[in-house]
Amino acid sequence: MKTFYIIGFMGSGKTTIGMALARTLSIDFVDTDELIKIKTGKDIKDIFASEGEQAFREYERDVLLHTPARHCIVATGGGIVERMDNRQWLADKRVVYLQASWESIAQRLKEDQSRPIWADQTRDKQALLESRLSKYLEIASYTINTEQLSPQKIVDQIISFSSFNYE
Ligand SMILES: Nc1ncnc2c1ncn2[C@@H]1O[C@H](COP(=O)(O)OP(=O)(O)OP(=O)(O)O)[C@@H](O)[C@H]1O
Ligand SMILES: O=C(O)C1=C[C@@H](O)[C@@H](O)[C@H](O)C1
Ligand SMILES: [Mg+2]
Repeated sequence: MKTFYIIGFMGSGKTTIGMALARTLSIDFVDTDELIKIKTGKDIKDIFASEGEQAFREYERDVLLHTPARHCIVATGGGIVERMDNRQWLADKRVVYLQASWESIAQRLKEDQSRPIWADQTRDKQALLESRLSKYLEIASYTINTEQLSPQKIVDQIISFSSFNYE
């Protein structure tokens, strides 16, 4: 089975659904945000604060390129589509886009302080979501509107869409 990449904005459920999907299929799960934490020994917030977003994007690019080509579910960071070279690299992969409205995302992340861009009062997150929409759609093999769906239903949809024929 070729590796599946899960993309979408912060709070769209990439980590939650990716973990559940991998567990259901009994295959490995990796999360690019976690790989960056392991690689640097730092929290994402610390990387943004001490090295800046561009340095974070370089780490993100590097870990993305080293993800296994087969038998794995990869949850990406919400900003993975910011770089054109990442979009080009993902374009011929199996990519599931988890879509969620601004209202749902804001509701899901209302207490969250761990995501530096989300916590940054100077950033317009709604405009960021709008600017990324076309980038997610550009590389998605399959798009799921997650609005009214539980994580388990989303996992079921991904499995039925892909049929996981292990080629
Ligand atoms: N389908 C869903 N319905 C309701 N809540 C959800 C759903 N999917 C995820 N959530 C909740 O939204 C929050 C964010 O989910 P998660 O961490 O999986 O997002 P993410 O896409 O990985 O975000 P990031 O890009 O920042 O890593 C969690 O509290 C999770 O339980
Ligand atoms: O949307 C983004 O740019 C981000 C999403 C998170 O997954 C992390 O990768 C980081 O907080 C940046
Ligand atoms: Mg995540």
